[in-house]
Amino acid sequence: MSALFPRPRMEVAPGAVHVPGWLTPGQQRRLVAACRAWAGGPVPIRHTRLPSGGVMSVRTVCVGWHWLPYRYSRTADDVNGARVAEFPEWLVELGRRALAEAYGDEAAAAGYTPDTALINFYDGQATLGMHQDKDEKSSAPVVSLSIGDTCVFRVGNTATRTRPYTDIELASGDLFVFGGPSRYVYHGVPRVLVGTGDPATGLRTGRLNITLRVTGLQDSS
Ligand SMILES: O=C(O)CCC(=O)C(=O)O
Ligand SMILES: [Fe+2]
Repeated sequence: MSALFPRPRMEVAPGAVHVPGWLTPGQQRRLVAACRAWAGGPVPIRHTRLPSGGVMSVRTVCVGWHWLPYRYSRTADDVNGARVAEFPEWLVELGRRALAEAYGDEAAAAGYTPDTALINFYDGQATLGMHQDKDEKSSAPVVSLSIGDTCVFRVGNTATRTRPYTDIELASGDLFVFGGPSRYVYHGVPRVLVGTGDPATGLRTGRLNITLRVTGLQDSS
């Protein structure tokens, strides 16, 4: 987009920034294809089982580090034990550009090196309860990319999973970044608006969300 027509950028709360339509249709198609490949292995996409006995309604596959409740591992200890796919350099670059776009801070963007991606697939019934992303040992921002059906995204506060919160819609191509004072806000997805996505992305139905994060972890030697 040209500098004459800057992309709208909405600060929902300090450090929580929504940039609608950030990904081009081509980038969305390429991300869908990459996620489809990762969903097939080495660790297949699955509904995560929680220690409480519950099963998450979203399906998740990870890249770089595998998330299982409530930690990260190089191996999918709760799925098939396989080592997760490598985190590709192009995804690091995309994360840096996302941060530059959201915060307008090139230096912070250059120093951002995400090492895990959680890829969530929502069918029409899937929801995600209010939670904080706090299993990372780093407080670096979380970059969220959405493709497919629009959802209602609930941005809460850092103290409770209840009100006050703000509901926004995340549509295909939207970027959302939460960092700084909003890094540990409770957030969730109460609803997916079925049939709002464009099949040209390669996703016939449902919603894909990719969060890029810095685990702050090192491989143990
Ligand atoms: O699907 C979304 O927009 C949010 C996903 C999320 O909060 C998470 O994966 O922790
Ligand atoms: Fe989250």
